[in-house]
Order: sequence, then structure tokens, then C-alpha cells
Amino acid sequence: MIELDKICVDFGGLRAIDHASFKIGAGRITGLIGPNGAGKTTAFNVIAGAIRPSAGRVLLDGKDITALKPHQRAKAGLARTFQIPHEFGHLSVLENLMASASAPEGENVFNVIFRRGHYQAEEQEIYETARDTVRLLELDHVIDEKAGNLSGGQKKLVELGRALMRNPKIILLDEIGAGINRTLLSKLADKILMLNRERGLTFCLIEHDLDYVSKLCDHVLVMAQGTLLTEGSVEDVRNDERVIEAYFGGGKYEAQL
Ligand SMILES: Nc1ncnc2c1ncn2[C@@H]1O[C@H](COP(=O)(O)OP(=O)(O)OP(=O)(O)O)[C@@H](O)[C@H]1O
Repeated sequence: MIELDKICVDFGGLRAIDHASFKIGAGRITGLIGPNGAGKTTAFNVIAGAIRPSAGRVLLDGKDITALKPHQRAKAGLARTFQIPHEFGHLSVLENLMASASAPEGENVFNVIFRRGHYQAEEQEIYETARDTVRLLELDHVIDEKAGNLSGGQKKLVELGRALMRNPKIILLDEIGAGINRTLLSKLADKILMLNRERGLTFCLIEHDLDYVSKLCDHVLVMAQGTLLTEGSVEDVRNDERVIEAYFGGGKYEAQL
């Protein structure tokens, strides 16, 4: 379980997160929603260690990880994807996944993969895991394609694959469904549900499409103005006046909720 305990984040004079406290339950698929600028991505950055909060604590399974660096949190089982995919455009899909694996203790994963002959056993293991991940995500037909040439949706699948290569316990998905077609969106949802149910992976996803959230999430956290406004089931928050007000001032976009 991840817990944010009275987190504050300041960017110059702007308080992006203001004493936010919430929990992401182990084994669940939690949605993190809220209007633009609510602080959702900043909260992910705090959890992943990319941003150091000005106050508050981040706990992973009860242990204070606030001072840990991103790679130490990754080692502890945390992985994330980015709103804009971070693939290596000139590497193939398979190489992208291999390059995202955890290297053996004290080694650089690029040495393991690309200095052939030195690390044969490690390279073989990373290769097998990458092939399995490609199969799992049904990317076999583009396995040797340069990642830069993929469609937006395929890049999102590669992004998920890169996160999976680190054998995480918890994956943070930042708008993984944005800008991808219905077919891939539905495939992605199936994969997330399967990884949750069969491998027990915990997910937290930032997502604007509430129908997608309701398909995937059993719990929803709503952020507004840098703090937790409310939480509950999708139905609970959909009908919550404060949520409608926070999103739209009760106005024109109400139908989308
Ligand atoms: N690096 C930064 N420097 C300065 N201000 C920032 C930075 N990152 C975020 N902010 C500001 O912090 C606030 C929260 O931003 P954040 O991106 O976390 O919101 P969000 O809920 O993820 O929004 P969206 O749904 O639009 O992605 C916003 O006012 C944003 O402009």
C-alpha cells in the first residue's frame, strides 16, 4: 500500500499540492481523477520520487520512503508510465523492453545487453522476459519495429511493457488511455485487469474518461486544488455535488461525469 501523509509541493509561489493525504490500496486498481491542474501528475511524481515534497511523508507498505531516490523506489517495486511515452525511438520494441529491465546489482543494463559475451546469462534472461512481455501485450507483429515508428496506442503498450520489465508490485499509469483508439484502449484495459487479477499487481491510474475508470477501478480518489476532495466508488463520486462543482462549477460539462 502507498500512503501520502499531509504532502505539500510548492513550485515557487504556487502550492501545487496542499496537505494531501490518501492511500492507494494493495491489490486494487485505484483511479486518480480531478480537474486540470488538480495536482494528479505532481502526486505521481511525489510517489515515484521525481519531486521531493516540501512537507509530508510517502509510505510504502508502512515504510517511510520520502527520502528514497526514484531508482531506489523502483527497486522497492514501484513503476510508472508517463503521459507522453518515454520510449527510445531508435531502438526496436524488443530492445526498448530489454533496456528497461533492472540490471544485476552494480551493473549498467546497457552494458549487459549491448556488450555481448560479457553477461550472457543475464542477457538471455532479460531477453526471455522481454519476449514474454511482448507476447503478453500482443506486440509480436512489431517486435523488431523501431519504437519511434509505432502508433500512439502501441507506444502506450510499450510504455506499460517497460514498466512491467522491472517486475513491479505497483504501477502508476498517467493517462495511459489518452489519444488511443477504441480497440487498443479495450485491449489495454483487458491487460490491466488481467495483471491485477492474475499477478496481483496494484495499479493507480490518472484518467479523464470516467467510463474507462468505471470499467477498471474499484476505488476512485478525487483531487481538486492540490488536495483530496473525496473518494469512493465511481458511482459515489459521479453523483457527488462537490465533485461536479470542482470539475465544472456545476456547469456545462456535467454530462461527461
Ligand atoms: N514543474 C512545474 N513547475 C511549475 N508549476 C508546475 C509544475 N508542474 C506542475 N505545476 C503546476 O502545478 C499544478 C498541478 O499540476 P499537475 O500537472 O500536477 O495537475 P494535474 O492534475 O495532473 O493536471 P492535468 O490533468 O492537466 O494533467 C498546476 O497548477 C501546474 O501548472
